[in-house]
Amino acid sequence: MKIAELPPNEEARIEALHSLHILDTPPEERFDRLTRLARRLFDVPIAVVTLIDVNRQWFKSCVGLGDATETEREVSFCSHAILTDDITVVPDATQDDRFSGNPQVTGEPYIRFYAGCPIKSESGYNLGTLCLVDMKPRPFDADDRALLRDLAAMVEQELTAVKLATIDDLTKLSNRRGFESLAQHALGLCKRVSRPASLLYFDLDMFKQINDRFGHAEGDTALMNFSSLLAGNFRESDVIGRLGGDEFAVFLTNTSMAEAQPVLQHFERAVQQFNQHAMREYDLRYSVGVVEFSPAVHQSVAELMQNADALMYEQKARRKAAAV
Ligand SMILES: Nc1nc2c(ncn2[C@@H]2O[C@H](COP(=O)(O)OP(=O)(O)OP(=O)(O)O)[C@@H](O)[C@H]2O)c(=O)[nH]1
Repeated sequence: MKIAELPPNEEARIEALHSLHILDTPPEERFDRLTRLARRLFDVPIAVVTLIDVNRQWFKSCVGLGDATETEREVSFCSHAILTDDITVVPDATQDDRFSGNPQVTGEPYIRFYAGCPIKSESGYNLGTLCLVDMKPRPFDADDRALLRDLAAMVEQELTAVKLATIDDLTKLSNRRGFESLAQHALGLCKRVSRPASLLYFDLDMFKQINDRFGHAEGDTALMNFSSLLAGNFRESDVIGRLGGDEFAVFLTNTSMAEAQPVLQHFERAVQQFNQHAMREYDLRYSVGVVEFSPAVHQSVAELMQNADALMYEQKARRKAAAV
């Protein structure tokens, strides 16, 4: 086994890492969604966002490795991967001098395949990686590399998300800016692997009345409850955002319009159940527009959102007309 040398800019790199105040913070859904998406897209058992600290590699998000939160830096594959800006691919660790004697290769979890893409700070330092691990050797072609790079860019975006104000304070979902940007990345991934994608655009019905009758604080509670219902009932790898006021959107990866319908019905049942159990003097109700991405019609997520917003509005207008 070879222990990785230190990067030439190690001191400044560590300073950039520590300035993020992210080490030892609790797991966050926005990173976990990305590692789960990586695991799903590449069909690997383990996907991790690691950050290389002075003496350890610490996991910001880790799927498939049990409860582990860090390892010693000396045994980490990623301490090698941050030495280059390129993606590091180890098709079979038993055949690689750097890793064949590594305790993670000779013992649990018996790593064979590794691919790690550096995650950069805004100032350009390699802070860690988004990496994929498998217990059996496997190839990794140019398309795989491009896909992993796209996903690593999403992780980088999340790292700077708070600074760029892409999170909605009230609900902790992505705000409009964060949603649009993450969904644009996710759409790029779907296009690359020729999978469908759909967007759901929600607007609460008669939300103003909740504010007017029960107060702004109750209005806030209603928005948070609706956010939790969205977060709890869509797939873990979907992108969810609060676009502003009482408007929300969900970007469904790998989902056609037809496949989105049962998902939406499932959500509707969850909202009905919530309303039955909440015992409030009002119900959460919404109108929704559903659009499947079509390269002939939509140039961007923004256009997809406009399209879905218009459909949502049509549904709302029909309901209002029916209620009169
Ligand atoms: N409590 C609370 N209210 C908000 C927040 N942001 C926006 N609002 C209120 O949300 C309301 C949204 O207005 P509308 O979309 O016209 O409300 P609506 O009653 O759902 O109307 P329809 O969609 O036509 O059914 C406005 O009264 C805003 O003041 C927030 O963060 N908290």
